Amino acid sequence: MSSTQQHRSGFACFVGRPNAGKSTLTNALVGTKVAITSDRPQTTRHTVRGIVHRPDAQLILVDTPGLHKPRTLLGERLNDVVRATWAEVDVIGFCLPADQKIGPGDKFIAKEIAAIKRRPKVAIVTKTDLVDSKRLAEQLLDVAKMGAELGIEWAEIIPVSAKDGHQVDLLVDLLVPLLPEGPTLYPDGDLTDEPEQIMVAELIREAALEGVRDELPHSLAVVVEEMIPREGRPADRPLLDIHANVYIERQSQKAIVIGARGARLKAVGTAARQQIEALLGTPVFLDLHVKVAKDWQRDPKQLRKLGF
Ligand SMILES: Nc1nc2c(ncn2[C@@H]2O[C@H](COP(=O)(O)OP(=O)(O)OP(=O)(O)O)[C@@H](O)[C@H]2O)c(=O)[nH]1
Repeated sequence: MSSTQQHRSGFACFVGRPNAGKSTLTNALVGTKVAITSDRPQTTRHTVRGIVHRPDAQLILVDTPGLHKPRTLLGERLNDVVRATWAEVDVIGFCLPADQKIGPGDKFIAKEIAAIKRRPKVAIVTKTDLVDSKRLAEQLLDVAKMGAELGIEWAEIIPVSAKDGHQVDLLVDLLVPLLPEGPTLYPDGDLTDEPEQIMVAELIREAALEGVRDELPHSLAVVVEEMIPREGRPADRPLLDIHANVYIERQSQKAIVIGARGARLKAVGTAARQQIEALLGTPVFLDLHVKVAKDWQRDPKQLRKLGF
């Protein structure tokens, strides 16, 4: 960093409809798998997704679930959280996949961000590896046109591919000047400030939803009750006991999560444990219980208990 160049730091969030590539892009920028790629209501509790450290800047990526048509109390609260997050960040990155024409879902979000004034907005055309240059050019023009129609002044329009890394560094170069001048906000080496318990809960939730997303789209929450090192273990062979509850809304969903003779829950436990061990770098004993929290999406008390 030269003496004439000020250090910058601030927050950016990637918005866009489900599957736009927000999480994958976050991972590509941060360089480690901290954001988990899927659409989960639990993301509301913990906003910092990853931190890009550079000598001249610190870019903190916060993540929100997508805005959607609220059908439940949870849905309404999520939308409020999303809007509040958008208004607080320094830069909004609007992700639009190159391989899909701009649709009503994108426009819905675009209108929302148009209403947020005084925040620079960058249009990010994602997944460029999936299209040819003609299609990409078309999409870039459409994005510019939509901005003009809705009164959004894009600070930049940039095509990227998180998959092959194309222009990912350039994206950071473009985002950094849009951040305010400021000191390093998080110590170097921090990728995310999410408490471990929440990340562990996410890994379990991810495993529990694997393959049954259609049947249990938003009816599953995970709460880690405790994480304690097992007593009496030799220093070179530690074991971490993790007790977690998987909450579902209805008794009938129990069979889906647990599977025939518990086979599915066992597989979920194994998959989650491996991920958790990789995350924490320590052997883990994972104890999972499935509980019914009836209609938790509609009940304010249950929502609070689950952290919303
Ligand atoms: N080919 C290609 N696929 C991508 C790229 N980025 C993301 N994807 C894929 O697109 C799908 C959605 O990506 P996510 O990063 O989960 O999208 P998201 O916007 O975070 O999705 P939600 O969490 O549902 O809001 C995944 O299957 C990714 O592997 C990319 O640059 N190229």
